[in-house]
Amino acid sequence: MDKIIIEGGKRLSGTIPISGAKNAALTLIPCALLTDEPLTLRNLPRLADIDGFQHLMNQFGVTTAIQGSRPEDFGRVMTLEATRITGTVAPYDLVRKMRASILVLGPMLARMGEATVSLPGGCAIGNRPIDLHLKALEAFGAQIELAQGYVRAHAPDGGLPGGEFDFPVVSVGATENALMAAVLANGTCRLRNAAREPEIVDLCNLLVAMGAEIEGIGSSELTVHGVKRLHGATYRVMADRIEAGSYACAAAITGGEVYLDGARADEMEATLHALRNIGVTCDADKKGVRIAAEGPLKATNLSTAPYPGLATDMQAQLMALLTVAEGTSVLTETIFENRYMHVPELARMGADIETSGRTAIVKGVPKLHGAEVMATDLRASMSLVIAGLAAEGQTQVRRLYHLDRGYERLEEKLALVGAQVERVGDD
Ligand SMILES: CC(=O)N[C@H]1[C@@H](OP(=O)(O)OP(=O)(O)OC[C@H]2O[C@@H](n3ccc(=O)[nH]c3=O)[C@H](O)[C@@H]2O)O[C@H](CO)[C@@H](O)[C@@H]1O
Ligand SMILES: C=C(OP(=O)(O)O)C(=O)O
Repeated sequence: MDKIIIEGGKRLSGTIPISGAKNAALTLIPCALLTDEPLTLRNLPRLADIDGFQHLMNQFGVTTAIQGSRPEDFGRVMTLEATRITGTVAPYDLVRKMRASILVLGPMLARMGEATVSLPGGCAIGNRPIDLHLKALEAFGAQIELAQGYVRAHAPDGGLPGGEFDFPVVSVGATENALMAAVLANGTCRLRNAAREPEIVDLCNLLVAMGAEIEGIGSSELTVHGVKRLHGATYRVMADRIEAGSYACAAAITGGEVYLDGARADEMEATLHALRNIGVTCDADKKGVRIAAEGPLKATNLSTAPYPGLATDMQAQLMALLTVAEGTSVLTETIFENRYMHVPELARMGADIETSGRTAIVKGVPKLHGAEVMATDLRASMSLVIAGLAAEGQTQVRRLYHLDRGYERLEEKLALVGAQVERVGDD
């Protein structure tokens, strides 16, 4: 297994290109199931999860072709064509490795009138139930059965009649599944307290480009008037606001200055607000965001929340930054019950963090020191890399498959701005 070796203490300076967003791409790809015409997605990141989803789509008989870009370029173009769908089952083995596979349930049901998807089960950051995905589909008229670890969804002959669903808690995944099911319904579907993350807006924009009729895009009430058929489209995946926020933390912890090329400040306000409170300068222009950490880093209190609140996917990286800020910070994780797996690993590098339930108290220390650490999940992995960039001496981060799910060519991007970081085979 590979590991990343970081020699800490190098100030980052320069430009980092921001890739297409994993969490948008993983909900745009299954939209190909909604039409028999080609769907072309541009600016797809090169990530293990994208390859995994491509493989899943191939299992349903969807043809996929990657075109264009050279290996040295960031971003890829993929054309997916679901002319004839030959299977409607997403098996456990694929769903287990890639939780986003659950997002085929809605579009497959809408197009084929049936879908069978393995239940994803728990994962390192928490329980991650899918009851709201199922309840929303039921509210639109689907029949759902659970058997042998699989969800089986059926639509009445002639398609989903439509209906209304009020989310008791905001769910990104359930909003996505419900939207993809609703666009081909016979009637109107309404979602209240829907998620309004930028990735949901990206999904709505693609669906509209394919001919869907959606009102309320960007708000928490979405109304979808079902249409008979959708057509193909060519669409550019939005920039990855979490990747951008992660590199902002990386630059800040080294006292550096970087330009996040392609980042959209309006989609990452809560992260930029947190960074400013920590004492980091963030200046946006039309093409990206400049991050500069000139003075000392200061403690701050943070609480994760659905958009427009602070993304849970930024909690671990901001915590890494706060380990060396002056003073005591209190972090509250409200989305997932077990998203502090990075804490014991950061402690191995000298961080002073105490957790109690959903709260973490971070007392800033003057210096971190390099250590061998183990990545436990995607954003936890990035927090260890960020800590390693500032630590005295060498840090070795092991179990890189998490990072490879979500950060396109991490070592190359960090090297572009002067980090001393390399990936080596483990022995
Ligand atoms: C609101 C939120 O921040 N969602 C995050 C969540 O999306 P993801 O789609 O994975 O999770 P949800 O948004 O669905 O979950 C939000 C909350 O709702 C609960 N829930 C969800 C579905 C369900 O059927 N029943 C239920 O009770 C979850 O346990 C969680 O507490 O993880 C992703 C990966 O880290 C992040 O990119 C998303 O920003
Ligand atoms: C946990 C994440 O992703 P996934 O839902 O794909 O596990 C993430 O993007 O931080």
